[in-house]
Amino acid sequence: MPAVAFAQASVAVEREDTPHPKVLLHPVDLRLEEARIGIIGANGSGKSTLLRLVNGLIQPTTGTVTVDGDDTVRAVRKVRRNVGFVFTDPLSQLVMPTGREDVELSLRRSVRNAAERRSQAEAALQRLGLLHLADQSIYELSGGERQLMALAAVLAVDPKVLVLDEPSTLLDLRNRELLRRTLAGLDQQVILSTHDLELALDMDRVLVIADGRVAFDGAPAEAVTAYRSWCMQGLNTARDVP
Ligand SMILES: Nc1ncnc2c1ncn2[C@@H]1O[C@H](COP(=O)(O)OP(=O)(O)OP(=O)(O)O)[C@@H](O)[C@H]1O
Repeated sequence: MPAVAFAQASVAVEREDTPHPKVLLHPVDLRLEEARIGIIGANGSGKSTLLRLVNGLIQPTTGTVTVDGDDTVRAVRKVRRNVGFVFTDPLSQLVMPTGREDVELSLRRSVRNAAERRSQAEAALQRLGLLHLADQSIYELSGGERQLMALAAVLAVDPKVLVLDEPSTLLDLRNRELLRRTLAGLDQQVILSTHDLELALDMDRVLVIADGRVAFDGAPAEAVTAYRSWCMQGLNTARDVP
């Protein structure tokens, strides 16, 4: 598996109202080499921030992030060729009128021959059971169908690392199961954030993020137990506040 390495990587943003920047991710050292890595944590804890560092969508304020030794700032083009990113909101990713065109667009660089491109796009759509929706307007698909379509477009180019930001939020039970099976069957490294604790339990390693820090890093079942217990503590504390 590729190695995604964070070396004292942090993210902070300037604020207008105060001279103190807002820290979204405190400096962290991580080496992610397992095939399946999950990231869980409360809303606003920093999961997407961490994921976006992996393909250079955002740059670290301090430290470095590398993918197989390639720096996500200095070698951002190479990193983006190797790291596919699936956004939570598929409409921020799907740019073409139909799914077929979007998947073919993803393949435009790697597959020059139009007939070959069409056949590879169909295979990618077929894999996620989307071929019958290939020519329907993106805007006439359900949220879940769009989410799977965005995944198909990224998977079509066969990236070494697949990063998914909350991939199951819009999916019904059947499609969540399809997603879990699809992810389980992939050859590439998968790094995903999720609020779906069942999906988190499928992973090899799970990080729990709290207030921009890695609060737990280890076995999925222990990570989920720790996260549940912190959530309950937080709720009880909130109830005690007059
Ligand atoms: N560009 C930005 N400027 C200022 N604050 C930001 C910016 N981007 C994110 N934040 C803040 O950083 C924090 C972490 O955001 P992030 O999107 O990483 O959280 P998350 O764990 O993915 O949350 P969720 O589960 O709700 O998707 C949040 O408080 C968010 O409001």
